[in-house]
Amino acid sequence: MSKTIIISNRLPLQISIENGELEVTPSVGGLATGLKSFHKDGDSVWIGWPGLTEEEIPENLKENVQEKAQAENCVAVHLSSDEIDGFYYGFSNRTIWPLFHYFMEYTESDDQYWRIYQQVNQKYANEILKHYKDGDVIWVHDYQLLLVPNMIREKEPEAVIGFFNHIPFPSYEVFRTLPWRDEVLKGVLGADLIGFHTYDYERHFLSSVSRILRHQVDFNEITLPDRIVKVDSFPMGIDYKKFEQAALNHFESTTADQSELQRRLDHHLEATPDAKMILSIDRLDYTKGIAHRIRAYEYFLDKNPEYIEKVRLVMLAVPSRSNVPQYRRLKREIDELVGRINGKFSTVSWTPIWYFYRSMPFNNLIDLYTTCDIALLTPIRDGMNLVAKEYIATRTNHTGVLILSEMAGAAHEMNEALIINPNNFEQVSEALKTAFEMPEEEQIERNKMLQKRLRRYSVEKWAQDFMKALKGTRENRDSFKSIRITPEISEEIMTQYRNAERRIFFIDYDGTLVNFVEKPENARPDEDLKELIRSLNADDKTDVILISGRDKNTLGSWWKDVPVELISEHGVWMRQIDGEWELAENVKSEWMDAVRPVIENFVDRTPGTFIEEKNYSLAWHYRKADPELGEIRANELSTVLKELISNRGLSVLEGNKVLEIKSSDVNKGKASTKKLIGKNYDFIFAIGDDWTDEYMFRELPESSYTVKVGIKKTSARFYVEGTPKVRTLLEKFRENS
Ligand SMILES: O=P(O)(O)OC[C@H]1O[C@H](O[C@H]2O[C@H](CO)[C@@H](O)[C@H](O)[C@H]2O)[C@H](O)[C@@H](O)[C@@H]1O
Ligand SMILES: O=c1ccn([C@@H]2O[C@H](COP(=O)(O)OP(=O)(O)O)[C@@H](O)[C@H]2O)c(=O)[nH]1
Ligand SMILES: [Mg+2]
Repeated sequence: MSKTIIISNRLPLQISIENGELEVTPSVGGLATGLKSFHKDGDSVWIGWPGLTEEEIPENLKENVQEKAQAENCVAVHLSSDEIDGFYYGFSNRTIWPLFHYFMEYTESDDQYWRIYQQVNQKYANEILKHYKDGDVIWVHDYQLLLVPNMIREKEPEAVIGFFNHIPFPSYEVFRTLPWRDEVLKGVLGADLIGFHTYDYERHFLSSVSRILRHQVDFNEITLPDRIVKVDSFPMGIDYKKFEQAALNHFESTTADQSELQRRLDHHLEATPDAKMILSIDRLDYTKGIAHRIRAYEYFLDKNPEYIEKVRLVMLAVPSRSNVPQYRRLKREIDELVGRINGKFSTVSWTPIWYFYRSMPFNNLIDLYTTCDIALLTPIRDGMNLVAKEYIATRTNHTGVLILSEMAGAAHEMNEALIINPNNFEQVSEALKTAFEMPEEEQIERNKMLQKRLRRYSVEKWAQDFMKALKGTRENRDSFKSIRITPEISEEIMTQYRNAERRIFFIDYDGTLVNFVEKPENARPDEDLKELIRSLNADDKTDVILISGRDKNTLGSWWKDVPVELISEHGVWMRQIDGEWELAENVKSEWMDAVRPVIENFVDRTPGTFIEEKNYSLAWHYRKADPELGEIRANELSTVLKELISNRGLSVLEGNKVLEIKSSDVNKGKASTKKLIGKNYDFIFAIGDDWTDEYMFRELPESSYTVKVGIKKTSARFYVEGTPKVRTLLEKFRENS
């Protein structure tokens, strides 16, 4: 039976050693807490790190660690302390984490970290491959494992692989500063589906892919030579019922069942019944804006002294990544801030901040969520922030006010909260005041709407949606209209070829025989290619025609010494084997003088674009332009041109990053079918990569072998993945001649 393989840096269970015995505790952090319920209910195995380095686990307990993991359908990946230093504390949390959260000044570029990051990613990938069977679905999580998708793809080309990024994806201007940006993008693109929490992260990623790797991006699909990768946003939810039920149980519990924490909270409530409690919970992380929050709170108390003794900030900061210097520094800063503010405002019976630096068990979190009237969450950047969602889910009587930073992914779905900019103390202070004064009916109204949404889009639904979309990519792959040329199909075609008496080949040039290059004039054929075409054409039964949109001079000079027929400019000119060119279509060129200045204007306004002049057509290339600007300008130009050329017998062809204006009567369909007249070809083969080649695919007889290069919508019967595959196929024909 097929299963889901979940893989993340950290397992949902953490192993520690207490008095020589293994102890298992749940992991802290949104990824583990969120995904746990999906794992629990499904048929999945979860691969990850159990939280101790190899050196920390005594030999005699190693087996036990694996047993403890297995008991929860998990597999422990053991990492040495050097690996943890370079991979986890190093590249993950000193390079990617700060960069992706826009803390560029904290971002380190260290070759050694990068080397170990690659090595550990490979270790995780190998572990997956050990467990992978055909039909399994692989779901890779987060920024620690960016290279894993492609590492799996290399070994298992047919695998269905999903990747979810739990943290922000920064804008291209920030991401481009990473020295290993190409490798990182290529790593992630091994996946079939890439998920983010918000549309902003998604579009930042797409923009980086199109600008850095120059892949074609259409809406949310990336076209690679051999695959299409889908990118989408899936805002992660929480296990709503679990939090709701825990809150209901909490209210029903008797005094005897109460936790020590709850007793102390109640004690304060009784002593100052009209005072309100503000809650903040996060890992101690500089992205969470904890220091900002304390300062904003100070600003609030300074400005509104009437709230002294009427308010208490209950602040839980969970220790995190304390081997990274910035986290240690932040710890000191917060200790000092809390000390200073408590010193400044405390009275005999009251302290403004109650500070805990530790993690708390689930029940205590519920105590805090249900007791505090306000939640103040002010991250400077946060992928999602599940605490915000958990707080709302536990408010079973619908009261309570959430103040949430607009920089948290969660803010996109939680509009009914008081949304603030964490850098604006005035606004935070105002929000606190609004929260204190908010009538209960309004609180209830806002929370009911939030709850309705959170209940519906739970973590379960999130995982289902992602999985459904992931499996959908596979179905899409299978349902491609054209058929991939497998070795078996290639054999069949060869049999037909051998048995045929008269054969003809129509072969496109750019994107088919050679790859695209930045300057079209540099795409010369190499000697092997010339030899291949020469020998294919040497067979008496075979006619080879290179059919291209290029101008006759370039094409003619490149194929000067090769006896092969050429069709240039989509069919305007034809060169016989003996080298003589003749005009095949009676086309005009006077229109060019009117159209050229319009295109020139676009060239001036769109850096990187240029005009290619052919005898009977004009082409505007935008391959080197900024991809987004290029698409916008191409749309504009196409509209302008269509208006300009109406009734002139011209048409605008939209090719691969090129617009071409030419006579409507000229296209590769007409040019190729003309070559069939009066000949009894019993084997017709046509291959091309572009929109303009579709004319051949549509107009040649149905029995023709029409082949598209690359995975795109097409009328061709077959496809091959890229130019290297084209050569392999043509070489096969040569062998069968
Ligand atoms: O594993 P750690 O280094 O201890 O860190 C804990 C987790 O922190 C990050 O959580 C993110 O995922 C949450 C759920 O999607 C999201 O709400 C939050 O905004 C993110 O910061 C990290 O992405 C995880 O990999 C860590 O395990
Ligand atoms: O002592 C604690 C404090 C917090 N959490 C959990 O840690 C997660 C924090 O996730 P969030 O998305 O808010 O931030 P992250 O830490 O992942 O950046 C939430 O599910 C909390 O319930 C926990 O398990 N123990
Ligand atoms: Mg082409």
